[in-house]
Amino acid sequence: MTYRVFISDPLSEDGIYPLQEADDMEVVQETDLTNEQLHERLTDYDALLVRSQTKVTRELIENAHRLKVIGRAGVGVDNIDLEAATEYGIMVVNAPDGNTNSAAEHTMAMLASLARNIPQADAALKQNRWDRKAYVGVEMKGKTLGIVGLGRVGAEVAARAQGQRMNVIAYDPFLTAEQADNLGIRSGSVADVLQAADFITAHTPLLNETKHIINKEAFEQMKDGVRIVNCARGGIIDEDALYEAIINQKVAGAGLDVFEEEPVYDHKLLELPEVIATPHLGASTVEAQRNVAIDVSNDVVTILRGGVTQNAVNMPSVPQDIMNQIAPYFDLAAKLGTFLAYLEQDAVEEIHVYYAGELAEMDVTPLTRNTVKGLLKRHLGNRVNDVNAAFLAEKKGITIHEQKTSATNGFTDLLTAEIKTKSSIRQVAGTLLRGLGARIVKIDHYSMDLSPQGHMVFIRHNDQPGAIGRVGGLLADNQVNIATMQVGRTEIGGEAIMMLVIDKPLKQHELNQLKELTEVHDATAVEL
Ligand SMILES: NC(=O)c1ccc[n+]([C@@H]2O[C@H](COP(=O)([O-])OP(=O)(O)OC[C@H]3O[C@@H](n4cnc5c(N)ncnc54)[C@H](O)[C@@H]3O)[C@@H](O)[C@H]2O)c1
Ligand SMILES: O=C(O)[C@H](O)COP(=O)(O)O
Repeated sequence: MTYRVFISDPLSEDGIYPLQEADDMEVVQETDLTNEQLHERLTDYDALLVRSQTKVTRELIENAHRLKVIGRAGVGVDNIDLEAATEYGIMVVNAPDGNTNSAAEHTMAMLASLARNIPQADAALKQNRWDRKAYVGVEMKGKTLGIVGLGRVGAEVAARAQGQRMNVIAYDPFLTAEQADNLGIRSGSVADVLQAADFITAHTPLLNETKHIINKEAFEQMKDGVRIVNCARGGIIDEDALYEAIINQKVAGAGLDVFEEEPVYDHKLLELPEVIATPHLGASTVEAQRNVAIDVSNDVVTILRGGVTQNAVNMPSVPQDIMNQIAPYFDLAAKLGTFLAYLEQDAVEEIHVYYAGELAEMDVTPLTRNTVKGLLKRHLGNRVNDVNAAFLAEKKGITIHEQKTSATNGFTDLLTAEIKTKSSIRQVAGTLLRGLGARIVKIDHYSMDLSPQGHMVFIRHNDQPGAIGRVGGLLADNQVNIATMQVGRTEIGGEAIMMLVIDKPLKQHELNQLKELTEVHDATAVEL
C-alpha cells in the first residue's frame, strides 16, 4: 500500500527524509497554494504536513475524504481546526520540542535588541545617521524579567535570562513555589509578574483564557518604561492596548514576532519607532526546522502504518512502556464493546469499563477508547476510529466511565465492559489467558470461556431438558455446523444462556426460527 503525503508549507528538505526514504510513502510538496487549490489537491492524500501558514479549516477537512493525519511541523496548532479533525477521525500530531531552543534564543535576541535599540540604530546608520544620543539603552543585568507561561520555551528563556544576571519572576498555572525555587526564580500571580517586571515576555499558547491576557488593565499595572516581548502567539497581547501604552509612554519598547493576523502589512504598531518586529521567525533556524520536520515526518510514517505516537494533539498520549503493556488487550477491548453492541438493541446511555488486576495499575485510557470504538463500530462502521470514538459517543449521548477495581474473579487481569440503556444493564468480561489468548469469561452474570471471534449466536432460553438438542437440531437442519458451545445458568430450571460459535454467519430466517422455539426467549447473531 502506498500512502500519499502532501506538504503545503515550506518544510526543511533535510528534515523530511523519513518520508522520502520510505518505500510506501509518496510525497508531494507545493507551497503558497490558494484555499481552492489546496481543497482540490487534498482529495486523495492520506496525510497533510503544515507549519503555521496553512489554515486547516473545517471546510478543508470535510472535503479531504482520504485524510488520516495532519502533521504540524512545530508547536502551535491554532491554525488547525482540531474539533473538525477529531470529528472526522483525523489525528493531529505536532513537533513540540524541536524548535524550543530557537524560540527561546529569538526571545533573548528581542530582549537584547529592545534594551540596546539595535534594530533602530542599525537602520539609522544605514541611512547615514551617526546618532549616539538617540540610542542610549538600558542594561539587562539586575533587571527583573516577568515571564507569563513557563512551559518549554518560557523555562529556556528563564535559564538564559539568569545567564544575563536578570531576576526572573514567572506565572504559570502549573508552576509550584518549589519548582520555581529549584529553577532559581520567583513564582507569582499574573499581577505580581506585571507589577515587578522591567521586561515582560509571554510564552503561553493562544487560548480563550490567554487571549488579550496582556490588555489595557494589564498595562496599567506595569512599571513605567516597561519593555515587552511576544514571540509566542499574536493575540496574547491586545495590539490596540499596546499601541496606546506606547503612545502614552507607559511602554518603552515592544519586540513582536507574532501578530493577531498574519501575514501583517501596514500595521499601525510597525509605524512606531519603539516597536521592533520580525515576521514570525521564532522557529526559523536551520536546526529547528530540521528537528521539527524529522519529528513530524517520523510520526506521520508511524501513524499511517498503524503505529502510535506520543505527539498526538487530539488524543491523550500514553508513555511507550505503558503502551507496550496494554497493547495485547487492544483487540479484546474492542471485541467486548462490539459484543455489547449486538446484545442490546436499545439506545446505550452509558458505557462503563472496569479494570482489575495488573491492568488497574496502568493508564488504560486507550483501552477504554477502543472499547467505545468497538461499541460504536457495529452501527457507525469504519467512520469510527481511536481519534473520534469518544467524540462520537458524546454526540450520541453516551457517557463514558472508566473505573479500576480489585474484583479480578481469580484472573490476573479482568476487563469488564458494561452498558446501560433506559431499561437494562448488560455486561461482558474478558481476560488474556496464557497460551489461549483473549477469552470472554463472563456474559451478564453467567460464567463463560470462549474465544471472542467468528460467527456466534447468543441464546437466552429455559433451562429444561431438550432445549440444547432442539437448538442443535434446528441448526443442523439448516446445514449450520456448531464449532463450540457453552451453556450457563444460575439455577436449575431457571433462565439460562447458550453461546454457540458456528462455521458460517446465521441467516435472518434461521435466526427467526431459533427465536420461535418454545424454550428460547431470545436469540442474537453476533459477528466479531
Ligand atoms: N514564534 C515562534 O516561531 C514560536 C516558536 C515556538 C513556540 N511558539 C509558541 O510559543 C508558545 C509556547 O510554546 P511552548 O513550546 O513553550 O509551549 P508549552 O505548552 O510548553 O508551554 C506553554 C505554557 O503556558 C502555560 N499557560 C497556559 N495558560 C496560561 C495562562 N493563562 N497563564 C500563564 N501560563 C499559561 C502552560 O501551563 C504551559 O506551561 C506557544 O504559543 C507556541 O506556539 C512560537
Ligand atoms: O508554534 C510554532 O511552532 C511556531 O510558531 C513556529 O511556527 P512556524 O512553523 O510557522 O515557523
